[in-house]
Amino acid sequence: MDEPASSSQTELSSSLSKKKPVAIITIGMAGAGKSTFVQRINSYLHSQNPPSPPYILNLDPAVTHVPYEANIDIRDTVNYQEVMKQYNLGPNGGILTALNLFTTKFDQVLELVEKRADDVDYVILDTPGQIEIFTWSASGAIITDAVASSLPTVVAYVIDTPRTTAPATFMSNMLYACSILYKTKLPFILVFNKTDVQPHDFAIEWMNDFEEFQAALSTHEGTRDSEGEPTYMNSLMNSMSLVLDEFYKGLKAVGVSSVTGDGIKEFFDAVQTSRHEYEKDYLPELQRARAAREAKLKAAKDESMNRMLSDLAIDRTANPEAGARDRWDDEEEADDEDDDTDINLIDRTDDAWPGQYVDVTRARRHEQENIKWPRPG
Ligand SMILES: Nc1nc2c(ncn2[C@@H]2O[C@H](COP(=O)(O)OP(=O)(O)OP(=O)(O)O)[C@@H](O)[C@H]2O)c(=O)[nH]1
Repeated sequence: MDEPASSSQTELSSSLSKKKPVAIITIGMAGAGKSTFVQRINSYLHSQNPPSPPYILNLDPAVTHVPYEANIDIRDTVNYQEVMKQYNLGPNGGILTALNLFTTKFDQVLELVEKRADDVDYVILDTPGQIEIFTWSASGAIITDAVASSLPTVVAYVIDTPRTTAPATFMSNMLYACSILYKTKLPFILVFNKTDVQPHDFAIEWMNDFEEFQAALSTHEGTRDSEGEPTYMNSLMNSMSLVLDEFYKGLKAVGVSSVTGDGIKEFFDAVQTSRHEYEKDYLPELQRARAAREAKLKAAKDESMNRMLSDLAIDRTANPEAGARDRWDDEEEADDEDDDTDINLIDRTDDAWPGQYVDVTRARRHEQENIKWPRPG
């Protein structure tokens, strides 16, 4: 028999059965062309018949100019230069702190996005230029998880194709992409940008056939030492190409030019395939993780309740008189209502009564000093 679905499972499924926009999180190294790419997909969606303007979020607090009009812009909420001054930080610390501050308000951002969910087909997120500020920060993870648990979400990893033609650079880029994929576990599209300058065929060839990559590697400068032997780097990259072969199988790769608009249609085809992937793979996993978290929480609550009840039972047996006095009094409960919030708090601004703060560790270590323990009253 099927188990009844938990409330959050039902909530999640019913929210997805409504028409939901797809969230596209654009990530990429500085200068890869993220903002230009966002503008290109924005104008592509505007040019559809009927036009389908996306909802755009700019999460880069340090960008001076964005080529699109963002619906929500982090710069309207946090001034990263002011953050740098106030917290005495450098530029990267300033950007990271600005993003952290913005993340504390992200529930409100999601509310705004959800309000528009029925009118838009795509929600696009442009991330900070310094990739690690988003991909390796707590706030980046919080934003990604929050978006991915309310909308079908796809990561678009933008790559500067002309700067990726060297095998070593290509491999570093792929390793980075791999780390983001395993961290987010979201459907992932490799977007080889700037194909007007450098077509991306070489990359597809290397991804489809690792021997092609190894052949390119062997002819590349710096892969042999002075005696003609493969260098350590060469051997490492050869082995890594075998590892990455497995990773490439689960990826979609498209070549685009954000300047000419070439390949943008193919990108949206890949987004649609990824949406199905999200619904087929990511969503059940998300529901499973939520159900497991709820079950764990419930088990912990049940256990502490049972422990308390069994303690009470022991007390009642040992002291039946006290047990008889121990009954529920609604009036007393009402009087005590305000006290509940103070239950675990000590207000350290009040004057401490003698012996309120006793250094227990010190007393244990210096028993010979014959410390006098304070007595109540
Ligand atoms: N030729 C060509 N240039 C491009 C393309 N996409 C972006 N560029 C150029 O690449 C440079 C960087 O583009 P941006 O969109 O600012 O890149 P970004 O990744 O947002 O940069 P950061 O904000 O620093 O991370 C700009 O000079 C763009 O004009 C493209 O498809 N073809």
